[in-house]
Amino acid sequence: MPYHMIDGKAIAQQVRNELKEEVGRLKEQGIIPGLRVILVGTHPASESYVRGKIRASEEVGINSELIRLNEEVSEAELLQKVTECNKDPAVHGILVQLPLPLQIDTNKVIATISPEKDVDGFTPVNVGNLIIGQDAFFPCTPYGIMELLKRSDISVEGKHAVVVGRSNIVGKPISFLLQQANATVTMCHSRTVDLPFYTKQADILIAAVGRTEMITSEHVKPGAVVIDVGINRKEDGKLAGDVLFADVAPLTSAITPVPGGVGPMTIAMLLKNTVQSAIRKESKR
Ligand SMILES: Nc1nc(=O)c2c([nH]1)NC[C@@H]1CN(c3ccc(C(=O)N[C@@H](CCC(=O)O)C(=O)O)cc3)C=[N+]21
Repeated sequence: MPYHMIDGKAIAQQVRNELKEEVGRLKEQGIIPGLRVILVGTHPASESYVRGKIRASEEVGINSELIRLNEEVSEAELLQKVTECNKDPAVHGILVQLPLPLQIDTNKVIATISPEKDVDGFTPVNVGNLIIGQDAFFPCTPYGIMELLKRSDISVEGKHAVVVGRSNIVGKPISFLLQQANATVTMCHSRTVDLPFYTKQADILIAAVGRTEMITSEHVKPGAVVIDVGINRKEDGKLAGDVLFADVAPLTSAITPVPGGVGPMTIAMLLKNTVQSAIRKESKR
């Protein structure tokens, strides 16, 4: 059966093009969206993600700045940096790249980010507002998945969505967004007994476990839509998802690849949140 490959790279480009136009209009009103990315240490994967974020924000005309802190930075110093960004009127979005070194309490850092500038959607206020269906910044990966589905004409209403993974960044928020879009949602995780029993019932399967290629044909119902959130580095250096693509794809009606699926959308939605934050703030003036 032929399946549709969801082209996250192309859809992300489309989102960025729209944002570029929007930023152009804002500039005519004297508004320049500003993003600060705080990177602690020099972890190679983090370096590469952060470069992608900065490059993409420059492409759409967002004023972006990378703030580098030493791996040994104290929690107090990092909190001080966040507070400075909270106060800076030129800053509309703050992103503290995760993971952080062990001497730092990640939850404390996240809770310090002003919810109005929390373009990652990680603060307790934004998480709470998402769950009660109020206006909020949605975390970029789940937001990107919803946008991929929408722009691929995949309807969610009444479908059975099965989410594998319960992280704060992906599994939990995507479950609530899908439910808000009127899907019936099942949440599975590492302790789920007989995972295939659940995943085989999915019309829409979201794989966000962080285990290389663990979702195989035995997990998937024919005709399902499969969204692969995994970004795993294999021993040969190649990127792989949580889904064994060659095995699963022929069964599906649509599937996202890795790379080129959810990843580029994550960055596009970060930019969208940043532009939205600038619009919100300036409309309050
Ligand atoms: N505060 C915070 N916010 C984040 O959003 C955040 C974070 N910390 N920490 C790390 C994860 C990971 N993440 C990715 C974003 C884009 C790609 C991406 O664009 N991937 C490309 C491939 C990139 C490559 O080749 O390495 C793709 O899938 O096609 C991947 C991963 C954001 N994260």
